Amino acid sequence: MRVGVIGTGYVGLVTGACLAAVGHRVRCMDNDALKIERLRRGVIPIHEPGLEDIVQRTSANGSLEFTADLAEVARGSEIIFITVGTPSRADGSPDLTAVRAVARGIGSHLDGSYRVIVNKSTVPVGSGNWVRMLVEEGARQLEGATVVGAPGVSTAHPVEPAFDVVSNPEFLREGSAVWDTFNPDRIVIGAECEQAVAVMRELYAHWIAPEPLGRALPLVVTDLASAEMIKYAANAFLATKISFVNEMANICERVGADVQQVAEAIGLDKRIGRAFLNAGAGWGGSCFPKDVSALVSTGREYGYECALLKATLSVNEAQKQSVVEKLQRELRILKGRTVAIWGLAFKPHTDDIRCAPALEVAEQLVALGCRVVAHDPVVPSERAREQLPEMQVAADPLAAAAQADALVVMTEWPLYSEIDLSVLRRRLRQPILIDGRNCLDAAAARAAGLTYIGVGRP
Ligand SMILES: NC(=O)C1=CN([C@@H]2O[C@H](COP(=O)(O)OP(=O)(O)OC[C@H]3O[C@@H](n4cnc5c(N)ncnc54)[C@H](O)[C@@H]3O)[C@@H](O)[C@H]2O)C=CC1
Ligand SMILES: O=C(O)[C@H]1O[C@H](OP(=O)(O)OP(=O)(O)OC[C@H]2O[C@@H](n3ccc(=O)[nH]c3=O)[C@H](O)[C@@H]2O)[C@H](O)[C@@H](O)[C@@H]1O
Repeated sequence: MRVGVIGTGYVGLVTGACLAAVGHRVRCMDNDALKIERLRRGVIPIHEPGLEDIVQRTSANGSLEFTADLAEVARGSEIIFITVGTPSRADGSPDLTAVRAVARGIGSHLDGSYRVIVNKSTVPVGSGNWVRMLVEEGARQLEGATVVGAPGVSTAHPVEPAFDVVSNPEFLREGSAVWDTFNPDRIVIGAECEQAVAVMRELYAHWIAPEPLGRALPLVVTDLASAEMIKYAANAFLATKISFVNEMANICERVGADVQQVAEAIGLDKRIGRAFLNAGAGWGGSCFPKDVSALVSTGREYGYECALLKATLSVNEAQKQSVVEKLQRELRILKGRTVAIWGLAFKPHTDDIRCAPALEVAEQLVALGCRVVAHDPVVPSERAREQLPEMQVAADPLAAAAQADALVVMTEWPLYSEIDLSVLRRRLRQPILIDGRNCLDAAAARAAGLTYIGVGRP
């Protein structure tokens, strides 16, 4: 099938490349002309395991192309994905500026052939109807076009936009996005007509037509509003699960229990499950913070206060703050201290630092008068310094720790657990190690002479 993807960010690029890999003809479009130009030369803008290989392979055989021309994609694709960003506004509601621009733009280029317009961006409930309205508005702007039911429009060259809007939320995780795309737990399609569902089934035939002995992938076909809600509910549940275990960790710290053992044991209950029960210095990233806030904001629009979700958010804020409090407990005065931070990405295997807990902690430490020296194996140092110019960035973890009064581990990159803890001890000015991800061996750290402080474990 001919597929257009508008917005070549994380989701757009991964979706486009994976659809091309299963035989579709995909054109990825972005209004960032420089990004498109670099992608055409094979330069991948994100660190995502396996992505470069697929992009190179599918570009080479012509099934994946890049363009900065929206018209080309809108006119030449049977299915048009919207995958632009939907960041948070200051009040927590999502900023839909890019979705609005793209939906209107698509409308202005429709030529009367049937199209399925797919919302893959995470957008609030009701956005399916809203996108339909915007596409129709865009079509009305087309010179000489007429939209059925739109009064006072010229009919010189009538073009009736024939399209349906579908919600197809994305559940991939950064760092394992390619694997997740090929191995999803379910595909959700929210639609209001059979024709659109049939097109989506054909698009995802590779996934939903199981091998003779393969596992049948659940395909959830539902209405638009439920599909939109499924995406928010999934992220809100996962974020709440982590905030829950973090609250358990805080109680464990006070009573002397070990949250890791608690998580293992409760996770054995199939109704609970072990995943997303790793206590730590708070969750971050480009989606959990914005999506939980957006859901709270939707509730508010309807006069409903989301008490549980607000607690999920506030436990998370406190969790990041607790790193600073632990440093204050150990060092007393923070002014004039040097604190090393290992890991800036919001989680391992990605270079994404959007809403990264590490940066928030670094920012607070700088505000409290500390000198902060950070290390991350993949986040480019210029990008980190752009976010926080006062922060120094070291080329290797031991250089970051040199003469530091304390070390804080904020991202559980595998290389950190391979570092010789006795060497680390000698590098630090004071032997304080705050393991914000419970990723280091506590006993080995103590044996090396470090004061080890994890999250919710003795
Ligand atoms: N990053 C992730 O892991 C996931 C993200 N999502 C959702 O997918 C959506 C996209 O997220 P990301 O890919 O992370 O965003 P991103 O910020 O990485 O990429 C968005 C892209 O859209 C482009 N863009 C913005 N305005 C445009 C316009 N008018 N025309 C064409 N391109 C335009 C930007 O230049 C950028 O390349 C968001 O709604 C997000 O919540 C959903 C699941 C996973
Ligand atoms: O909507 C999205 O963008 C995506 O958001 C998350 O994916 P992602 O943000 O890439 O990362 P996660 O692996 O979910 O981790 C999010 C945060 O939670 C933290 N986390 C995760 C798991 C855990 O047990 N403990 C914990 O603190 C991570 O360190 C990270 O900061 C969801 O897992 C995806 O299903 C979803 O598609």
